[in-house]
Amino acid sequence: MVYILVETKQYNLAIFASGTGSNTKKIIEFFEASSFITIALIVSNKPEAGVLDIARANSISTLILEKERFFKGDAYEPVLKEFGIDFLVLAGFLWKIPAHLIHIYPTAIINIHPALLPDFGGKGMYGNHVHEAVINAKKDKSGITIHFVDEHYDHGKHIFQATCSVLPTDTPETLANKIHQLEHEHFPRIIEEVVLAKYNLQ
Ligand SMILES: Nc1nc2c(c(=O)[nH]1)N[C@@H](CN(C=O)c1ccc(C(=O)N[C@@H](CCC(=O)O)C(=O)O)cc1)CN2
Ligand SMILES: NCC(=O)N[C@@H]1O[C@H](COP(=O)([O-])[O-])[C@@H](O)[C@H]1O
Repeated sequence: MVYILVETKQYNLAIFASGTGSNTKKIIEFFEASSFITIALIVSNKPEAGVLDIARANSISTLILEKERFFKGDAYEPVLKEFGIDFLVLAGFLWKIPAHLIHIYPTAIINIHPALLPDFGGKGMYGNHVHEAVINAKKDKSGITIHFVDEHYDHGKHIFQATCSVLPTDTPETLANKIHQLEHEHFPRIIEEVVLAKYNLQ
């Protein structure tokens, strides 16, 4: 009997997040049994972020960013390479990814934005600030946008959008809940589709 050992390449993802980490939790759960994709690192700029507790509960390595090194130094490139990171996922990360990292990871950084870009994006548009702006603009729908990351905020090529209704009775909190439901439903699957397509792993 001849046995042939076929090694499957694992693609390592780093998730960048600054907050609670509900999206990160869903992404970890989604890829738990994946043959191709591993969540190898959770990166945050906030040492007290809840996402780091989620990382530790799942025995995933963490990296806390220092502003100076991230923006004016090597942007932690050696650390990302040491972890064999192939792809970056931004899930509520509140700093701008510097051009240096974007050049190292071309079409390999994606972000989720809690609104229907190009509206309600850009500097200052994060978290409940986004939902407040949508409600103040009296929009009857909002949603999510998943996009490639370029050197500007919320400007990269769109990958996916999904919508939800905005009722006159909605508050930023009730709208945030609807948006989170959309994010949890779609983001993990879209990440998988993008990574598999990029590395021809259909
Ligand atoms: N190069 C890029 N970096 C990042 C992008 C991007 O599209 N290109 N997306 C953001 C995520 N994001 C919206 O989806 C976003 C996050 C934060 C801000 C913002 O205004 N941040 C403040 C700082 C807030 C803080 O430190 O607490 C700021 O820059 O003054 C806007 C949009 C992730 N990175
Ligand atoms: N502009 C960036 C932005 O506002 N991102 C948003 O931060 C939240 C993080 O939630 P989580 O920490 O529970 O995943 C998500 O709603 C995400 O769309």
